Amino acid sequence: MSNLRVRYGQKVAVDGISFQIMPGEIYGLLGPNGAGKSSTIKAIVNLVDYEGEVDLLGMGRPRGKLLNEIGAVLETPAVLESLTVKEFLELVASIRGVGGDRIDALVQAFGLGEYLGAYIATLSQGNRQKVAIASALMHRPRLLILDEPFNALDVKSARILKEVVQNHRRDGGAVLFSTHVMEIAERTCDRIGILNEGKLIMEGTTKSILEQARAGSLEEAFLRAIHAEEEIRELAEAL
Ligand SMILES: Nc1ncnc2c1ncn2[C@@H]1O[C@H](COP(=O)(O)OP(=O)(O)OP(=O)(O)O)[C@@H](O)[C@H]1O
Repeated sequence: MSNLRVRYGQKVAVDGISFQIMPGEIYGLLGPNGAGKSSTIKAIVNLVDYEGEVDLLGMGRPRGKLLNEIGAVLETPAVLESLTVKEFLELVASIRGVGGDRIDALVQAFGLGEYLGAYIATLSQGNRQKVAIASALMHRPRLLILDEPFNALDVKSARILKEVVQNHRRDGGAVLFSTHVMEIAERTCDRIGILNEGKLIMEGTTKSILEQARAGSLEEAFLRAIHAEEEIRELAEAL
């Protein structure tokens, strides 16, 4: 994407950012609350109006059939509350043209077997997240876009998702995900972009980010990049 800008009325949520994700790469988008991560992701999947360029797989703006190349899990997972887990996954599979074997594998991987008959409206946040992830992975998309995917997941499912993401990279796919969890970003991402107040203020491999920020950990680099270190010390002292 180049010079991406997202506005909500007077509010500029994403302020002219540019970055590129290559096949076989995991790119992590980090940033404090309100930095513009979700707005960036929504622009990529064409859910908000934006200015600038988004070029997907060299075929331009993601719309129409090109959206089939993406598997996305958004901040508020797009699931149909009034269907059971089974009905929803079967619906997604039929739209995507994949068979029941794929549903079975995903249900097993994310431990959804016992919830197949449950209405999505009744699921816990973590199980709902698992259904959203399973539906995003259903058609083996070339680009995975995941907004805070690890948020509500239990340990086993988080590990499975990490492995899925790594296998996806191994097979030449690309992954963009946002996270607040520095440890996951540090371990998983090939490159990281740090967003603050809608601007991409730092970008590179974990190693180069640590060097740029002269930091010993990604957490330290992140806090230094957003100039929060001193403030945190003062706030903690005041408590
Ligand atoms: N629909 C909207 N209408 C008005 N302002 C919005 C809307 N959506 C987001 N914003 C504002 O845009 C800015 C960026 O929000 P965004 O959700 O993209 O940030 P984020 O980095 O994903 O934050 P978080 O980590 O809290 O999820 C924030 O100031 C937010 O309040």
